[in-house]
Amino acid sequence: MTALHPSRSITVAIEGNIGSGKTTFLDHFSKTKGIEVIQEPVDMWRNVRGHNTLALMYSDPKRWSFAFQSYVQLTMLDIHTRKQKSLIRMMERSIYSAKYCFVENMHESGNMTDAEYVVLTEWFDWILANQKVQIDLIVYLKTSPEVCHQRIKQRCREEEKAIPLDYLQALHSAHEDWLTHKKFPTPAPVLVLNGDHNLSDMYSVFEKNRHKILLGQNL
Ligand SMILES: Cc1cc2cn([C@H]3C[C@H](O)[C@@H](CO)O3)c(=O)nc2[nH]1
Repeated sequence: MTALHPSRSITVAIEGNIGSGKTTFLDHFSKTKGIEVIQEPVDMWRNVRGHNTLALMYSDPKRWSFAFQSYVQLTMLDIHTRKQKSLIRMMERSIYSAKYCFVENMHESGNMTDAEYVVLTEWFDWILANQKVQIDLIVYLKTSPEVCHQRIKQRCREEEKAIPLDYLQALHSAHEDWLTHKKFPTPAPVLVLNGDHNLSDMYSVFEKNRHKILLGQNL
């Protein structure tokens, strides 16, 4: 199946909660010619010159959220500024969800001090003012926290095995605040897909929306 060709190179960001179905989405579209898929650099977060900052953050969020999100912001900037290999780039999350969902949530939940929050915000504001961070479409996989929680337990990623439902509910609210209620700017149109379906129904949701996704428009 070839990709519909947009008139210029486009970047699609897949956003959603932990366990919302982003990897399934990316795996599905990675089979299409002309699409460059970039997954979240989780392995970089797990090994920063020998330090597993992801595990540190989950083990002691008050102590490590700032350091972890600071590195996440750098790795996402690195991805945004890489030369695009294909007409269509699909990336898992973005520097925007890093700030508007995860950093916001960590600050609101008291795992990040005001001083840490403003330092990350200064970096974020400077990046947006001085770097080219292009996104043409946000695909928001809107999945209920309960469904996410079940999927996380089934896939059992080591660092995530103790994630409580209320953390997923807080992250769901953070995504809703940003992408539905527009509490923060959205850098591109938002295409909302219901992520609660079972796997085979998800494929038909993806195919039903293929043309919108590959043209980078929420027609
Ligand atoms: C942009 C961004 C992605 C991201 C992921 N995570 C966590 C959630 C998952 O457990 C794991 C992989 O997505 O990393 C985070 O805490 N902060 C993040 N910020």
